[in-house]
Amino acid sequence: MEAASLSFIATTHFSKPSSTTKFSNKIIPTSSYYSAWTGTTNSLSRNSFSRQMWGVINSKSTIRREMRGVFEVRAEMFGQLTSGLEAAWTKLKGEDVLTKENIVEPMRDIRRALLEADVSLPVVKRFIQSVSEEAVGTGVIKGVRPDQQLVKIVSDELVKLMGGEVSELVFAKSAPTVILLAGLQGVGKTTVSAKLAFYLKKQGKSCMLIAGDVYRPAAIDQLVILGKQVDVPVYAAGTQIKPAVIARQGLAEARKKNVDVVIMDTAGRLEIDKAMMDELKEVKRVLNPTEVLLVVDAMTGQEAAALVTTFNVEIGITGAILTKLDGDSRGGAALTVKEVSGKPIKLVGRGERMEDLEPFYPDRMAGRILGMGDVLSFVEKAQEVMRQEEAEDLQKKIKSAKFDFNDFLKQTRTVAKMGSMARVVGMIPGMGKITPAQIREAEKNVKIMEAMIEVMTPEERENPELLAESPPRRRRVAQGSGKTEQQVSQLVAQLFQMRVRMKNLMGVMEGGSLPSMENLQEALKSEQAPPGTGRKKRKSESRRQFADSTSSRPGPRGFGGKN
Ligand SMILES: Nc1nc2c(ncn2[C@@H]2O[C@H](COP(=O)(O)OP(=O)(O)OP(=O)(O)O)[C@@H](O)[C@H]2O)c(=O)[nH]1
Repeated sequence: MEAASLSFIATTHFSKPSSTTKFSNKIIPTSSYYSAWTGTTNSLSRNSFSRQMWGVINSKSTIRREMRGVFEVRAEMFGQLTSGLEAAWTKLKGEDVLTKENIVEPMRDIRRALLEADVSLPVVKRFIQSVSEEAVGTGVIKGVRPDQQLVKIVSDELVKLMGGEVSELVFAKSAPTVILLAGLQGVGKTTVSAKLAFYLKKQGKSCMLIAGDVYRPAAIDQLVILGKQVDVPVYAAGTQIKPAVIARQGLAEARKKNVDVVIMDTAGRLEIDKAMMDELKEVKRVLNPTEVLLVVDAMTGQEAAALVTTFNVEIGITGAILTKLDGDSRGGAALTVKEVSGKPIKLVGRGERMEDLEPFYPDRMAGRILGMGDVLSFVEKAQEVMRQEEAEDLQKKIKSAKFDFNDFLKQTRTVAKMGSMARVVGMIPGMGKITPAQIREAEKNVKIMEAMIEVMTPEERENPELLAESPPRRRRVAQGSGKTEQQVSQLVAQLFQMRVRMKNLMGVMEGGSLPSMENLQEALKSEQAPPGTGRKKRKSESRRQFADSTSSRPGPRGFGGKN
């Protein structure tokens, strides 16, 4: 697979569709590498979550009996959403394949389940659209039932909705890293301040807390007590000083103590008012924090997402901390914060204990919502098997120089599925030399090629020779795609050039294991003629290849020239 895809990308996306194509030596690894980069973590099963919760309950023996009932319900996290989605899968039992028609009912169930989970309507609409497109666009995966396939698609889309990957806390290059916490009253800021210090301490960072909630005297005492509990110093200056002054003094103290991370707790309000925002802005100016995190209560559902947006517009935040997830049975906040505000949920609070703070893992969260970890891993394995079979097929085609326009289109779409090319390129070490302009150009080229391939007949896609031999066919494709005849000729020429290059690359890669970047680049370089002679050499090579692969056919007369 690597061999085929590497050469595919190297020979298409960074080369012009021209008969005088200058191939770049840049190589982009594709799907298998990609899955390694974006590798997902296994989701926590509902059982293990329940076990965790029981641990909490057992540790508080005095209230154990009363709390059991409560936690039993809580352990069935997002239960309502989970069972709402289950209705969707059952509608597909007995179907052979996902179609536009048979997903209508399941989509209605998914929509209802999300709305009941307090996900906002525009988000639900976008979600349903992506899932539907993906569902009818995905081919059958051998051995996988349509309902299982839909579970996987919904899971992937849920992960995307929640931001895809875990969003790590950012630390300042030179200490101290300053984290400013903001939020409404009672959302759990003070508790989170201490929890966060405890969390970072476990990572080996020294911390200091600043008590900036001057309006609720108990908040200062609360922070001092919690600070003692987690063994982290607390800077407190009473309630008679302005928060911005406390911030300055606290920061100076932290610098003196060579503390790694400073966390400032601030006052909350019942309403978002101007005075509160101005005060926060002032504190932010004084601290120049690395992270400004809005603490939001998960139980407020989609309201949490709206708040994150408001705070971001007003003061500029870097992310959110979602608290009381243990008490949220619907899931609307977790599902919408990123999508609505564009800001990631960085951490989640799942209880009142100091250790109940953890990073927000979108994939684990999706796994918990669906509660179908086994189905997800089964579909992933089946997809992998199918990818391997397709790869072997492609490899055979390349070896026999039969790579055609269908393969070309499939590979292009695989790359497109991997996300924006710019993103893919950005992830590859050593790929810094490709400029954004080159990437934009490559993406544009791919679109032009796709348009032309889409109007080819099935026979032409399978036998590019038909196009090479027939000016009228090329003319028809040009007219149908709105491109010039020259562009069509160039595309056909490029396919033959690719056959040569890919076959060469396969030669380099024989021996089984993955080739080094250098070998691959060499293989491509060896294809490049010295400046000034490139056109002639490449043309003759592709023609020779063309003749090899179609010995029973006449050569591509007039090909690339006047039509
Ligand atoms: N169940 C649960 N309770 C939490 C969580 N986080 C905080 N709490 C509780 O929520 C209540 C309010 O927390 P505080 O930390 O005092 O909230 P605050 O935002 O500082 O409040 P103000 O100072 O009034 O703005 C406390 O009883 C906390 O124990 C959580 O993740 N789960």
